[in-house]
Amino acid sequence: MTTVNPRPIPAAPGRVPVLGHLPALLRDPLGFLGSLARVGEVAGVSLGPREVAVVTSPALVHTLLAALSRDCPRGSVQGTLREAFGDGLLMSEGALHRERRRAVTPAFTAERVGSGIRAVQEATRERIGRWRPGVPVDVAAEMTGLALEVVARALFGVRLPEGDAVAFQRALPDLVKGQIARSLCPHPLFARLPLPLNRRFEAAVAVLDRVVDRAVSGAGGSPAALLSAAGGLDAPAVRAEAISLFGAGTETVASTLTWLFHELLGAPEVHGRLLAELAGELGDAGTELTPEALARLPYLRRVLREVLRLHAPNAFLTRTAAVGVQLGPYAVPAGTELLYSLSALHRDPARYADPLRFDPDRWADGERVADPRLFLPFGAGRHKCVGESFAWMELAVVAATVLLTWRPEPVAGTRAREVVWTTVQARGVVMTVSPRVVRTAAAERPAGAAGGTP
Ligand code: HEM
Repeated sequence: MTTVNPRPIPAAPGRVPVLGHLPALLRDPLGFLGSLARVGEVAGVSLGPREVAVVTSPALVHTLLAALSRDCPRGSVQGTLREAFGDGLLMSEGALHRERRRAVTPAFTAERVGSGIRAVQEATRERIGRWRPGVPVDVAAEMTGLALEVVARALFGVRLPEGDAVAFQRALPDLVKGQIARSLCPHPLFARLPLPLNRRFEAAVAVLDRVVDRAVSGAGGSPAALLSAAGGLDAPAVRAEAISLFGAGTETVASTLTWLFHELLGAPEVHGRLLAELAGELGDAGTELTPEALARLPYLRRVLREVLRLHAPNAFLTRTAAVGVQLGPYAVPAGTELLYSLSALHRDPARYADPLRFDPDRWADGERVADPRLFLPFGAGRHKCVGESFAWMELAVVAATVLLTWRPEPVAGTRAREVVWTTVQARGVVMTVSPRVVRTAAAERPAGAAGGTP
């Protein structure tokens, strides 16, 4: 909407001297960002040294990402990654981004995503084949390891040594903390200060570089699927894209899967309905999944969509107004840093009744309800997630394979909590498992007996 006299962006109340709204943000990040919708569709906040404008309405976030994408390129959160890793798809803008996007998109055609199903199913079977009845499973750690293995196998055709997977997982928190600190204090001198935070950030960058280098060079010499798809890229460009895919495709998927199991543990009725659909349509865990089989699982799709609504992984993303623009009724001056939280957007009580309740049936009307301008877990516009269809496939294959093999059970005395960095992570999700028994026409037998699973 273009207004003749655009208004200035209203300032959020509650600013304290020097730190501004930083204490409120750190105390309860998503609660604070969600509360800003009451201030306006865009609200001005001060985060210590930085003034930023938070976009609180999904429709205006969509406008920012799609209609204003040229005038409002990526902001400081991704900028710190560019400094660390170079110009991958996840970090680049303009002509370079278009060139990279053209090169990487062929790795995610429907045909390629379909042919990745096998790798995802195999990686899942191997990992959950190591679980034992009654032994607690640290769900976040397992899902991170699995998501990493999936990117390596399905997109690069390599298996990661276990040590690399562990090193990668350990490095991620230091990377993210450094990234946040650098985006709050973007002065180049800050990054050079000999602070433990900076040292740990550099060490994490080195670990990620090493793991990705090994994956790209093909470890055992197998040709990387991505390399052949992105034939036009030189070696440093392929490496930067590999960093983008490992970076963007691991933690997002792992946290979504962790939240999925957390929600199912607390919702036996949803779990039961989901299992009935999976057993009815797929049989047992030994079945080889296909795109056609996955398309017959509407309730699973609804459950996953609800997990992505309630736990959209991207807590903070930014854009910068390169020129003065009008966003809805507001005038946004050139140079303004615009922040939006996909996680907070989908918890707005004005749009979702009882927003913190996990309720897959709110999607019962199907795609119509999932208006792409209002439901944005994969973003929108030119930077919309290039791996979206791969991600839907991966989530569905992992969920079906786990649930048809094992019956997850809650562990008394454990409590899941939300930890917000640049993504919304699930900590403390622990479950035990017992073998799922599937009724077949012939007999009762443990699920997955034909597929090499327990
Ligand atoms: C639940 C899973 C996932 C979610 C919620 C998710 C979400 C997102 C979002 C919100 C963006 C846009 C960021 C922005 O606007 O700045 C994005 C971009 C991206 N995602 Fe995903 N993602 C997921 C999985 C994946 C996977 C599996 C891959 C690849 C293996 C991937 C690769 C990328 C890349 C490369 C970009 C940058 C695209 C560009 O700028 O052109 N993502 N993702």
